[in-house]
Amino acid sequence: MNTGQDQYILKVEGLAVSYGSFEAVKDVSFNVLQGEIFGLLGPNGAGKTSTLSSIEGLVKFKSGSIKLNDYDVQQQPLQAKASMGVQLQSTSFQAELNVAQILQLYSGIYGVPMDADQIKTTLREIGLDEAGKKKYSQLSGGQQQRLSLIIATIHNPKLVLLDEPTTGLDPQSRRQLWERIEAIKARGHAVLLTTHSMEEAEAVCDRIAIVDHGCVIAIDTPQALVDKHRDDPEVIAVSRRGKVTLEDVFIGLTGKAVRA
Ligand SMILES: Nc1ncnc2c1ncn2[C@@H]1O[C@H](COP(=O)(O)OP(=O)(O)OP(=O)(O)O)[C@@H](O)[C@H]1O
Repeated sequence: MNTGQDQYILKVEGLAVSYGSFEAVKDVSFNVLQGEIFGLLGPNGAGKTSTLSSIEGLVKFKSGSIKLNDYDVQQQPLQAKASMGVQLQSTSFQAELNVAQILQLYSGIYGVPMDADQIKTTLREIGLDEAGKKKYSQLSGGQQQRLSLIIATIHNPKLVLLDEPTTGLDPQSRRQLWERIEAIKARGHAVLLTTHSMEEAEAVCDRIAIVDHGCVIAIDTPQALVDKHRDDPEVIAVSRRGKVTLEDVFIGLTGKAVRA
């Protein structure tokens, strides 16, 4: 851990990712501080998942540097991976195992084995005690999200990476997931999430970065971004009913065109 004034957990500098000759990420830099929930927002294809995948070690990036808990993700991948918990856009688990067995398996893999009582307690905490004998594929979307989030955080990681964690959830499940994300922050850990929901960004993120065409075009708190851009002509032009929202700022900065 660095000991500077700003205790960052994650430092991404000048990240560039290419797939063949296509530059998906051109210049992405941001820091995530200890105890912070940081959101990556951007239109479809902006480069959010590619950025997350680079941090997770799933994509080899072309240039730039990523340090997680002071470990360089390319030079010290094992230490970096041990410091993070990952929930992918579509996490799936072993089809033949039931929920309790999945929890047992992953707690063992992460080096924090749980006995039967601990598994029961954990499943009760996430409202899956009745579903312990079900297969993952038999769970509802909200139940799947709750299980994959608990597994992503089972080893108490410094940084939790969530790729569109609440997509497809009903309002109740979404609120519950926000509370779980805030509980991770309350333990002093950091969360980096991607989202298309401005409501989510305003509700849970301390700071956000807006990414477009592979570059970061704005970073700040949601409120500061609204305050800073409320008089921009492009923002006023897309605002509705005389009120400037974060979505107006987002569209004002990234344009109205629908991305391919
Ligand atoms: N494995 C790949 N091979 C080739 N191109 C890819 C690959 N993965 C992503 N891309 C392209 O890179 C660009 C960025 O994709 P990425 O998934 O990072 O964007 P995103 O911001 O997460 O988008 P979304 O909001 O739609 O999930 C897109 O144009 C996408 O088609």
